[in-house]
Amino acid sequence: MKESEHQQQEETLQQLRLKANELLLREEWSQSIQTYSHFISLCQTRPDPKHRKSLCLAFSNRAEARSKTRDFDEALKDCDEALKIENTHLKTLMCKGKILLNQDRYNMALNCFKIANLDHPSNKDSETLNGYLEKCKKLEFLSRSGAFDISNWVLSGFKGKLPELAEYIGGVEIKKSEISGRGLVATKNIDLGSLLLVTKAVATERGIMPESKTDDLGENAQMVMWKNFVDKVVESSSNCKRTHCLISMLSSGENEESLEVPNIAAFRPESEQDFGFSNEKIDMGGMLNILDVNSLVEETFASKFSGKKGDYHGVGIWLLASFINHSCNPNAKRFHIGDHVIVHASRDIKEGEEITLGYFDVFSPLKTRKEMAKNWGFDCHCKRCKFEVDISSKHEMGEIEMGYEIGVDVGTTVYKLEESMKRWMVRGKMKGYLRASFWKVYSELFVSEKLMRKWGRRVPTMEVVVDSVVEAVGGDERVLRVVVEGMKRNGGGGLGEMEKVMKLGRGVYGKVMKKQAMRSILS
Ligand SMILES: C[S@@+](CC[C@H](N)C(=O)[O-])C[C@H]1O[C@@H](n2cnc3c(N)ncnc32)[C@H](O)[C@@H]1O
Repeated sequence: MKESEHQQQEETLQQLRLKANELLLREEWSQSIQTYSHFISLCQTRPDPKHRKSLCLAFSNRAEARSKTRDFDEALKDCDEALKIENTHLKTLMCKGKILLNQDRYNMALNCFKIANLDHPSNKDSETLNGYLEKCKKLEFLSRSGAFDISNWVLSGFKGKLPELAEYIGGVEIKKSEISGRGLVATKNIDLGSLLLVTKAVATERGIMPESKTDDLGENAQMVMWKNFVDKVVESSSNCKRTHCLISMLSSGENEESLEVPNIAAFRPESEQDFGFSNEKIDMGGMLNILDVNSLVEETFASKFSGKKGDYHGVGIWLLASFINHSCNPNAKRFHIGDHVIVHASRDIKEGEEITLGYFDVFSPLKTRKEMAKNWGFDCHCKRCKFEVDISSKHEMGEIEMGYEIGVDVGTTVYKLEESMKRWMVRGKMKGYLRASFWKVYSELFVSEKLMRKWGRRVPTMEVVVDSVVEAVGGDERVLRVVVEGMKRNGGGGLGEMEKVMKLGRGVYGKVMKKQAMRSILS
């Protein structure tokens, strides 16, 4: 190359570098990515050892800009290019560590921060670096042990910093389900309240929704929220091959029996194994079907505890949780904190048993549940539905249901149902199923001193009803509230009663909340 040409190229490179840096400082991410790309390709067409340092920095800066646009796959590739040139480049190690941490790959992130710390022990960012090191260690421990504790947050009235949560998979695997398609199945005996999984959303969208969702304003708000949510999922999926592949494994509601059963290890963010992820594109129609079948409405912890939903609504998609089927006698519960969903056992679960959630309110009568399942796009064939379909052919059952619908007094409904169950010789869990279906009237009766004075001797005690309901369909905040009120009426209850309430609470809120926090919200 002639001297003048060489000089001109040097000038062009210098200008591109300055321009790209300026764009980066101005946070004009796309433009700066373009300019760094130009700089990098020029450097690579005519390699010159004296450009190594600037090339390393260009890759590093492009990685930063790409991570800001959430293009994490490409950003990580850039980090690796920069580290090939200078394997302890501080800025790149920090950038790579932060991306990996964001992707919940704690060990790999920890490794980056460790190298950075070893090679640059007294850099100006050492405090930040130490912060990241500690965070990675803590999350890695939580992810391995499942030792989450949200008690301080609960005790603070759900205010302040959200509790630290990490990806966690308990004793479960994905298997063919007897209910439909694939499901999550317990790999060991799991006791009440134990964690089953904690996982972060691919995307969420939240907003304040007007009270009525049926008028124009409400419908419009709902549509805008859904559109924003779909856009976010599409963006996450196109920016990360792994996310794209995992989403493509989810059910679109059709031909579930022919769907492949993926290895649960594929859902561990840290796993580097190649699970044969296909590159199959998901068209927009397919994506909408998948989101329709698998998206969940957030059940925030605070709303669960207070029983009030308010105007605040959130929707999201959580990959592994999408494999959990519905049952009207579920054995698990979920709640959401920040972007995480936490699923715990709401009853004792035996090895080999399928983990199930109530997609909708299972404390409602068969007819209402059938309508809700229809809205979800399926016909529920769980044990409880089968039993209740049989019973509903009985004449008295029709009368009881009718009475319930038109609001016959609650004592009469409970009395009639209990007497009918005796005649039909309904036993064990089946009693709990029917009592859960009519929980609304049972709870109204148990909390009213006046009604209990009238009906108390003719119907089973609250303890008997609660035990059978919880055994059949698991605990619920509403059951817990009735029990706590009953205990208060009886002057606070003894140790045994308190122990029972705590057990019920463990089923409702899980073991992530320790005794002191549970006591505080119950009192
Ligand atoms: C979130 S997915 C659950 C996992 C799904 N079975 C799979 O193979 O990926 C929800 C879909 O599973 C099916 N499903 C879940 N619970 C069911 C039930 N109790 N009865 C029938 N189908 C059910 C329905 O097709 C529903 O739309």
